[in-house]
Amino acid sequence: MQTPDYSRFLHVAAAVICDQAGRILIARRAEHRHQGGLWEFPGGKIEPGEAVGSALQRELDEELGVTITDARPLIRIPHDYGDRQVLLDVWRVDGFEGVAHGREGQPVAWVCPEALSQYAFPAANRPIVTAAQLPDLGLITPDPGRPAEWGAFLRKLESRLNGGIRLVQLRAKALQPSAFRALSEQVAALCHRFGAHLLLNGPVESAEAIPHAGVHLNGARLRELTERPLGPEGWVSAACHDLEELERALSIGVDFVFVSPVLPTASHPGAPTLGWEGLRVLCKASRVPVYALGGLGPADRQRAWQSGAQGIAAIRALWNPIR
Ligand SMILES: Nc1nc2c([nH]c(=O)n2[C@@H]2O[C@H](COP(=O)(O)OP(=O)(O)OP(=O)(O)O)[C@@H](O)[C@H]2O)c(=O)[nH]1
Ligand SMILES: [Mg+2]
Repeated sequence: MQTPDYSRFLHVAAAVICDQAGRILIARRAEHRHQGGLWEFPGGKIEPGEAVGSALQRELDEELGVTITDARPLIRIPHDYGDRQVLLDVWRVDGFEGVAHGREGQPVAWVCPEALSQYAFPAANRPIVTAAQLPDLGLITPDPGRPAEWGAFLRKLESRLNGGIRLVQLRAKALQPSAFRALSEQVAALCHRFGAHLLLNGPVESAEAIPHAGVHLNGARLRELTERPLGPEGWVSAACHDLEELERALSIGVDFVFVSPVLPTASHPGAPTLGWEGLRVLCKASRVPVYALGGLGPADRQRAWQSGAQGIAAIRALWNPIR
């Protein structure tokens, strides 16, 4: 797989604007325009020589009358509409001044992230909706141990959810399918109570059809599959270590990926790593959100965002955070 060249694509800056209540601003495109009548994230074409951040600032002023005070890159999506190729450079805006209103007469709405799925967006926007719904930290659980140890495991998980974790990957390699299913049901109920997203990484035939849970595909499972294992409701993520695995994950339609190892880990000292540059290359080639994994913690978020990632995922640093 080659790293793609987007120099001929129409470069567009767009914003996932969040208010203090966590709602996101969307606007409806006028009927006569490209992808007319559909909802969009505000933004527009970047002018020749203009920096993405400046273009975003200009577009949000022109379209909504707001000034950005806090923003960061969220995701870049190349998309071919047939009549037009666009490269959507999407930023997350967490601070702005002014009262957002449709300055070009377009309807605007503040909606909670989960409700975004009910609106009709252009085809390119599906990964933007996913990125807007996903947090920037993903907890991967350590081994849950034997059933006698699950009580302590669930209490610890609850404390992490209380601490603000909103994405959990239940990783349990050693459990039999029936035990994995029993634990998954308890973890799913706990995560649902906190409005947290859950991915099941274990004997997967038993994990399907657990309410409020998606599936995570490890390397072996990804290689076996030729199509997406769940319907459109549950999220599907995959582990990727190189461009080939990323391409495979994208071709079966996963919603997002975990890319590793970015830095050396205590569990695999001396093993080869991607480094920040390797992460950047994989993020550039991805059309879906990327979690950076391997030797990282919350303090590495900025670096991960600058490399094109959604955020970081971790076992140790999020299960036993340093206070
Ligand atoms: N702003 C925006 N554009 C999007 C989104 N999704 C998407 O495919 N696009 C495409 O990106 C392209 C540029 O967007 P735009 O029409 O907002 O550009 P603009 O504000 O500069 O408009 P103008 O040329 O009428 O002044 C369009 O082809 C549009 O269909 C989205 O969520 N937001
Ligand atoms: Mg626009």
